[in-house]
Amino acid sequence: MLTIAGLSKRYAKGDKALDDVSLGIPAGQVVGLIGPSGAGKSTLIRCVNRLVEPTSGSIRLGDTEITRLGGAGLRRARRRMGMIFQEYALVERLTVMENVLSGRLGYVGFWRAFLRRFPQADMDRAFAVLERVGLLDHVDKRADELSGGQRQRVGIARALVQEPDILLVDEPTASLDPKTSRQIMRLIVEVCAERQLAAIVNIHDVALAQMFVQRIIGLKAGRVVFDGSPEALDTAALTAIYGEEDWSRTIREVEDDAAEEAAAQDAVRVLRAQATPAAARAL
Ligand SMILES: Nc1ncnc2c1ncn2[C@@H]1O[C@H](COP(=O)(O)OP(=O)(O)OP(=O)(O)O)[C@@H](O)[C@H]1O
Repeated sequence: MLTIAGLSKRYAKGDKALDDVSLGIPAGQVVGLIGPSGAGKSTLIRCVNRLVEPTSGSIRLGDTEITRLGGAGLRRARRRMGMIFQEYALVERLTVMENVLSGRLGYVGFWRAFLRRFPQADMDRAFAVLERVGLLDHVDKRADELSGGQRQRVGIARALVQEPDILLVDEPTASLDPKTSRQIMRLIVEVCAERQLAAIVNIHDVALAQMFVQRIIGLKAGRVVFDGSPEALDTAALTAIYGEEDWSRTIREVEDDAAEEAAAQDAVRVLRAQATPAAARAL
């Protein structure tokens, strides 16, 4: 459970990037964070992991007050936060397995990590998450040999191997094509449900957010101006977040995408029913 109360951030040379933001995210809930450029989305995510220092307010992860931590306490708290990035942030010349194991660096000592001698339990964890994200056949490939979608799966696996309580996700699909974007969003939502992870997903694509997340928070000029279900995000709400515009196209795209997604899921169900067990697992 993440609880943010009265969070404000004023950068040294700038306006208030966050202005009295309060919200709670229970375990297992995925929140899509939307808003125009400069609304404060990245600042909010970065305050949670303290890459940005809040000016005032409280951020609690479970029973831990994040804003008061320093040194070892902050490092321990960050282990509980899995980060997923737009540009994947992989080490290109390392293998998929090595990239995933880097998610355990917060747990192993420096020399062990330097010599790449991870405990067997960490290897087992890495294999398990790689199986979950569908990359078991690619463990020894270098990251630079993978497609964008596969790279983001590595990014998700690296976050999961930390065994976090929350995922902080920064535009996970911005570099991906529409179909791969949907696969990645579906994977994120599914793993959060399976592992009861809370998640904040900073996402520009409103239609994609509406299709997958359970709750949407709209920021405008550092303030929460919408907090509700994807269905409640109507023209009036979009106008409150982004200003006057013709939203009929965005809303129509949501409907088209949702129909396409439903048809794709139906097709997979039919194929699974007809396939052998091994083939069905691959679908
Ligand atoms: N390091 C910084 N120093 C000063 N001002 C900053 C800094 N980082 C962000 N800001 C300002 O804070 C405000 C919020 O920025 P932020 O990057 O959080 O918005 P955002 O919603 O993530 O935008 P985008 O969608 O374009 O990434 C903006 O006015 C921005 O110019």
